[in-house]
Amino acid sequence: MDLLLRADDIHASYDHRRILKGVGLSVQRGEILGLIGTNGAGKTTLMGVLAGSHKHDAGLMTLAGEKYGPDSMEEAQACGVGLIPQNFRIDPQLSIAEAIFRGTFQAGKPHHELRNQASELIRDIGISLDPDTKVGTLIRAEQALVEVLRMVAEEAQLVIMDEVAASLPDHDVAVLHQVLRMLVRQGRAIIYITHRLDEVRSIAHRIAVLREGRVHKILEASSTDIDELAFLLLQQELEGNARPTDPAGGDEALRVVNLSMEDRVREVTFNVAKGEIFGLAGTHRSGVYELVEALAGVRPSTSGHIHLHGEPVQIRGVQDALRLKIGYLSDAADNGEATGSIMDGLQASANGGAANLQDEVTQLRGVVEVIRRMRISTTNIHGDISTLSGGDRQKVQLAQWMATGCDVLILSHPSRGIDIGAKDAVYKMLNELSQTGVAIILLSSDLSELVSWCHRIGVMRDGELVTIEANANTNEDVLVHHMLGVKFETGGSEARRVRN
Ligand SMILES: Nc1ncnc2c1ncn2[C@@H]1O[C@H](COP(=O)(O)OP(=O)(O)OP(=O)(O)O)[C@@H](O)[C@H]1O
Repeated sequence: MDLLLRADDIHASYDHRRILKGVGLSVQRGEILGLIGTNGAGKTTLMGVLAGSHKHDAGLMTLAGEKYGPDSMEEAQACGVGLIPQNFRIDPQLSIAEAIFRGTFQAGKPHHELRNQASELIRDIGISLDPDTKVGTLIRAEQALVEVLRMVAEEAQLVIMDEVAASLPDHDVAVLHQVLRMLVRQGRAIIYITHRLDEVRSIAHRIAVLREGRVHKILEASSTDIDELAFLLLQQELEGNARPTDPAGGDEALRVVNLSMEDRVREVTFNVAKGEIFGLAGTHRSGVYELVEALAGVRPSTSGHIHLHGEPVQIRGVQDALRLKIGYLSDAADNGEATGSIMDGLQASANGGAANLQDEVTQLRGVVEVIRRMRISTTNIHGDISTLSGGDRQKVQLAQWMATGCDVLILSHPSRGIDIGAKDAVYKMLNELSQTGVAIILLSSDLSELVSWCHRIGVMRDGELVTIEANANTNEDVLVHHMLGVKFETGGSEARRVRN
């Protein structure tokens, strides 16, 4: 193999807080290097150094044998290093062709030329997308493919992907992986960050484990397993979750009867009991997102009824939902990020929502306990939430929603970006919350999470709720079968499956 990038003894900091403390790694042409690490380990910071968005304090880098140290993302791009960031966002008004060439010297070309070039790129990597389609109509997995195509258009030799597949369902991840394998066969290199250990094992050739600002170990993906990776990350065995096999015994909290939304959701009926964790699964076009948005007042339903605690209610907007004590944590890439200090963000959750009744020392202790429990990496609890890593910001948002005193809490992909060690803590906290009588609706594309966290799981397909499975009687294969309406065989997917 042919060495493309080498980084030696890289140090980097934020406001004098040392984050990277001597990182060393290399990537070969034709290689996918997986990068894993707990929340706050420094993965995004390291990728920022490589891609020119964060200046390192010390250390040396070479790219294709030449000294390398970009001062900006544009400079890195000109050198052939491109980054697809966590929570990337593309202007929904752009056509696919415009999105692919945005930020490149080709962007100013007449549309028909961009269109033809985009068609060629799309054909070359063997997927089915129409270059004239607006980005806003694409599902997340298709947008990820557009970002990958942008990297090809920029002629990136090293493509950095920072948790791009987080919250994509397995069959979409499989398509993305096919495309990435093709890119490296053409001589490019990829650094691939994820919190999903099965995913990193299946896509990467080698896996680097980042711990406390240093590369702790680099392993051949083919000669390691999930348990070893988990142990290297957490320095302890991964705790297995006990499945909530007992049905939730509480009274009915929510009843949805024949709910429809245009042709996207059709006559959906289900109920959720107090204290129940009710999972929802479905592909992006199944109507499952529209269903939770109707319950949260984000989009109006067109017909049907909703009952809360036995009483009929009208939900015409988000304010109605909040007044009825229905909370909703969405997973949209442009989800309003939490702002303010970490202390303020976590106060209510530390004190069970009764912040005013506690003295300052008790409040502080409570916040420190939540930080410890959720494994949030920070040295300054009075610092701004924006100074936390992506996964740690998600934990604060989740803690905030859990403390709002909702009767029904709808969480879309609550563990997105959260490392495997902290997921366990999140599950325990959700479980404790459910035991106080809160009904939790959990939408996730991580089917193993649904199976281990939920009492029952409803599956949507083509706008309909096709089944409700009791936890004790189901598994991931059964859910996939209902989601796709066919038996899905891992690895055999084709590009058009993205459209499912
Ligand atoms: N803008 C910032 N200002 C100050 N500190 C920051 C900033 N961004 C990140 N940090 C700190 O740097 C550390 C590393 O953050 P980074 O985002 O690199 O972690 P990560 O490994 O990518 O985590 P995650 O898995 O949650 O995305 C964190 O402890 C975080 O608090």
